[in-house]
Amino acid sequence: MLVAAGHVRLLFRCVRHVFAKYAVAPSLFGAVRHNRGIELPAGSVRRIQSRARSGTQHFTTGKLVRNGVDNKAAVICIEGNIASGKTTCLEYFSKTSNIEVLTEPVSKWRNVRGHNPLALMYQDPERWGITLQTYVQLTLLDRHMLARSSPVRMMERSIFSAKYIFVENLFKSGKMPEVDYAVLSEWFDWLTTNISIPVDLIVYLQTSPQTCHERLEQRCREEEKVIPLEYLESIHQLYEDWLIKQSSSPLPAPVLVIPADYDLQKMLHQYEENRDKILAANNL
Ligand SMILES: Nc1ncnc2c1ncn2[C@@H]1O[C@H](COP(=O)(O)OP(=O)(O)O)[C@@H](O)[C@H]1O
Ligand SMILES: Cc1cn([C@H]2C[C@H](O)[C@@H](COP(=O)(O)O)O2)c(=O)[nH]c1=O
Repeated sequence: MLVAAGHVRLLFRCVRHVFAKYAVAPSLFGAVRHNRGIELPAGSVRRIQSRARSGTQHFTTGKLVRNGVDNKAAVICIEGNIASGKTTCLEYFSKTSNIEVLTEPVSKWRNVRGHNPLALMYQDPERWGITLQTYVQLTLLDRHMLARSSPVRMMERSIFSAKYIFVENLFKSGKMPEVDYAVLSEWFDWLTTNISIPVDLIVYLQTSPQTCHERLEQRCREEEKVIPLEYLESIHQLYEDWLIKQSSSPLPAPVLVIPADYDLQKMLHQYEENRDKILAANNL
């Protein structure tokens, strides 16, 4: 009971943080207010009237958007299993002018005010899964809502994969209590219904779980030493169902699949060969 109350308080703290930062307030909290509770001028809250991008399948009209965000910039999310090579791919494209790269905020997941929710989740997923996933959802939403500084933004994963892959995996494997899953799902549905989270292209780095297991061991992140091959197989299956079979959860954008089991040199060629297709997201 106490634990549940703690989660509710944490979730409310999270949403207050987001809406204080972005000067928007959801209808849930009534009037439009900033963090000192003073009514903001009407212009501070912007609801999108339209977003004319033919490649974007999600609906953005009427959703909240951060002031000053240029919605004409293309957003490309790099998706793939743990240690599939997403960061390495982003590093490669970061050398291109006019591409802004946002890596996953893993350092935050490893240290929030001196706590390590990533490590706690791997030690005891039933107890700490909701704690990590609540924070992952907040920090990825923050990434999506950052003002864009280039015509093209490439970001590592998305609020969508955090929910459709990692939350689903915890729940389906019996490691997340149903009430935690229900609360996280309510949050996710509310956020994606009320806030504009545009994605124009998903690039899926498709690897075998074995490849990821080898790369994971090579990377040697302390918290991940407990990850068995079976965990990577489950994540892989969920990614395949979502992005290849397209049978599990809604797609926020079209998908470009890049086979990613190859060595680094060959992968750099793959990226070069796909550069035009990836950057075409900018012309949608
Ligand atoms: N094509 C590749 N071949 C071999 N090792 C790779 C390749 N791509 C990345 N790596 C290595 O694998 C590990 C995981 O890569 P990383 O880019 O951090 O993956 P992710 O961001 O998807 O978790 C790192 O040690 C990285 O240097
Ligand atoms: C999005 C997300 C990630 N995680 C975990 C999985 C990995 O241990 C790290 C991310 O590392 P990667 O090499 O960038 O894949 O975070 C998680 O548990 N839940 C999530 O939603």
